[in-house]
Amino acid sequence: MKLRGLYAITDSALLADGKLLPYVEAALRGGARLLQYRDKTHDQARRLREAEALRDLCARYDATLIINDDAELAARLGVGLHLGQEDGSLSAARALLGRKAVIGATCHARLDLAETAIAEGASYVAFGRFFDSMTKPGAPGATVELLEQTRARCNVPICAIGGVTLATAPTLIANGASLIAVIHALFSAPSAEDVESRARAFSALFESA
Ligand SMILES: Cc1ncc(COP(=O)(O)OP(=O)(O)O)c(N)n1
Ligand SMILES: Cc1nc(C(=O)O)sc1CCOP(=O)(O)O
Ligand SMILES: [Mg+2]
Repeated sequence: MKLRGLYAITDSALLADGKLLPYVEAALRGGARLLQYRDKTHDQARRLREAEALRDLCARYDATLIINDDAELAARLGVGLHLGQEDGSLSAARALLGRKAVIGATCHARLDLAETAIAEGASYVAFGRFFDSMTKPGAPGATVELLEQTRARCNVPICAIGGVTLATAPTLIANGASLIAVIHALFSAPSAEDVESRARAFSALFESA
């Protein structure tokens, strides 16, 4: 499976009040190729229910579901996983989820973290934040030079995250990002129709690149 295109990430605040499934479906209709379930609560029953519903939706659109932080939930559903530097062992997650699972790793703004993640079995490496992020204001800053360096040295898809908008995504794609991970610029839309058209516009950037 090709890891390229729009990578939509859910947000509990933006997708409250029954918006999770309709807004995610709109993003998938608009062409999102990966969908990350990012839920920071500890309500395990609701997390399981929502993740199962998202897995079924992603299957209908031939998109890949990634669970943030929670290797056990990813294993239970047989889907992908994203791990940050504080979220547990990548090698252990690879052993748990198997060879084919998509596993991503947060590498902040550091090439050495990317090289380690790749050695431990990461399917893609994620750098960020690139721009001011409404969702995670304090994240360390990454640069387009880092994308170029990583592309020259590493052979896995590169994901760019953090404050990415329709205006800023083209530079990232031109400099080597094959996945653009977006929360606010996608899911802050006032309606599902707007989410779909934003997703379509992000996805179109990859056709012209
Ligand atoms: C695609 C992608 N990139 C980076 C992150 C951030 O992961 P992490 O540093 O573990 O922070 P949280 O998202 O868990 O708050 C991500 N989730 N997805
Ligand atoms: C979850 C996350 N991780 C980041 C990192 O830099 O690792 S930035 C970020 C938030 C991304 O959301 P938005 O598109 O709203 O800025
Ligand atoms: Mg994390």
